[in-house]
Amino acid sequence: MTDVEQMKSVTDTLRPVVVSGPSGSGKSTLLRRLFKDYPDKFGFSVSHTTRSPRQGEENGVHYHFVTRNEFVNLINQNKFVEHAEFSGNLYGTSIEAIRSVSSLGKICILDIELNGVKAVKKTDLNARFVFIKPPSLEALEKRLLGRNTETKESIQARLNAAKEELAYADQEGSHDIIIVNDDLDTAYERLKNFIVE
Ligand SMILES: Nc1ncnc2c1ncn2[C@@H]1O[C@H](COP(=O)(O)OP(=O)(O)OP(=O)(O)O)[C@@H](O)[C@H]1O
Repeated sequence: MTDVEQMKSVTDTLRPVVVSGPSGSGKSTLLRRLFKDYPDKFGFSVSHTTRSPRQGEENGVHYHFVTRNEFVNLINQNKFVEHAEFSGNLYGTSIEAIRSVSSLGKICILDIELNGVKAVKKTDLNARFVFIKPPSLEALEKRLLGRNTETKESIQARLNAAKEELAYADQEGSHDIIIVNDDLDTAYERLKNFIVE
């Protein structure tokens, strides 16, 4: 391999990986296992927030702490792939935060929803896209019920969102790989092979 080829292959293996899929499809379950099996391979992007730092939290390590004004300016400059407001505070994932994970020699894994996926596609992050698909909507509903974390209304909202995500995933070229999470071990092997091997 020439130096240039070698560099390219290193950059290729460190491309950020975007994992998406309907709520309840099993993203957290699969990723938890991956991080446990490969504790040093992955890095997490440091989010921005407008909330105040808690004791022991360090700027740039736990979060990038910014004022609401600064945050809004970053939104206007299209610096975020995803941002949202929770209990009065803004939180967001910046393109730069994702990029800096690769520059530290780690793979950045992003567990984000459909709008985030579309936003990452518009950047030059050169990410790879994985879709975790439930075996069926019925199975998805069962898992959401089984998780015991949702109300009836929130399950319905998640199922409605799932239909939209599944329709998007059906479009040619929307993802690099679609993994049906039916049998957990099989799905995990596919995910592992795609991301790491
Ligand atoms: N292959 C599988 N077979 C059966 N149950 C599964 C499987 N994968 C995950 N589950 C279960 O389904 C539920 C939903 O999984 P999980 O919480 O990982 O979904 P998620 O995609 O991360 O959801 P959210 O986006 O809401 O965080 C959990 O209770 C989990 O234990």
